[in-house]
Amino acid sequence: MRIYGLTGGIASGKSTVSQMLRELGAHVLDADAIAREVVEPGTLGLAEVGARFPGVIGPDGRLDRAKLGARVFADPAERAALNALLHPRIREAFLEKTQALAAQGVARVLYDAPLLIENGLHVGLDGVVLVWVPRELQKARLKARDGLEDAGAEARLAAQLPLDAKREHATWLIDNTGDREATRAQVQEVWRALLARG
Ligand SMILES: CC(C)(COP(=O)(O)OP(=O)(O)OC[C@H]1O[C@@H](n2cnc3c(N)ncnc32)[C@H](O)[C@@H]1O)[C@@H](O)C(=O)NCCC(=O)NCCS
Ligand SMILES: Nc1ncnc2c1ncn2[C@@H]1O[C@H](COP(=O)(O)OP(=O)(O)OP(=O)(O)O)[C@@H](O)[C@H]1O
Repeated sequence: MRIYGLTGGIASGKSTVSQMLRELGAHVLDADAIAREVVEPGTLGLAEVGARFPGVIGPDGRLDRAKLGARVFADPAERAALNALLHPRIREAFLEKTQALAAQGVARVLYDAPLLIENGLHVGLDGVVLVWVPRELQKARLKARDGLEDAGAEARLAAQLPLDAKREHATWLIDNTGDREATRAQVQEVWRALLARG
């Protein structure tokens, strides 16, 4: 089975592109969704996060994501601690899901992961699709989507490699500056290229 990375940065348009790829028949595994699964109530992941970050489990027993986000995006050391707890679990769940798809005979899978390149996971993949936008547009879409002030948006952007630095690792670049139809045309082209590779 071929494994491709689908990456970008926060609010660059990965979910938008991954939805378009799914509509074309692609299998896409979503790292943000897996990151939620590994801290579902009752998991060891949630217990470990609760022990390391007191006060982040709400009265309903669920992770208070806004509270944890405020802590880890404000402080690189706290973020590194969370990453150390969760990234191995996310990686393991990704491998399990990939193996299950391979066993079903699926020919190719895309791994939609914002930190693919930061974590060195792009190495050894069959190719990388990068969803790129200029930084100012990325920030504007992030602020609009998440209702963030400038400082909050800057803190989140600073937690990732700039999109311009990710370009050198991209096999295919999707420029999501234009409207959704302009992006869809590029997605269709990339999908044809993936199919042509077998
Ligand atoms: C801090 C948390 C609780 C905030 O949750 P929230 O619901 O507000 O955001 P969500 O999970 O939807 O993430 C939104 C975006 O933030 C960015 N982001 C998330 N975690 C990180 C991180 N550790 N470092 C840099 N950027 C991150 C990504 O671009 C992601 O797409 C959550 O993001 C988390 O558990 N992060 C650690 C796990 C992780 O690294 N996830 C990223 C994919 S592997
Ligand atoms: N081509 C576009 N034109 C206008 N708005 C767009 C376009 N693509 C995405 N958006 C909007 O920009 C925001 C970010 O897009 P999206 O959620 O797909 O990004 P993402 O990379 O998956 O973000 P994250 O990693 O933070 O979850 C959303 O509000 C989305 O509706």
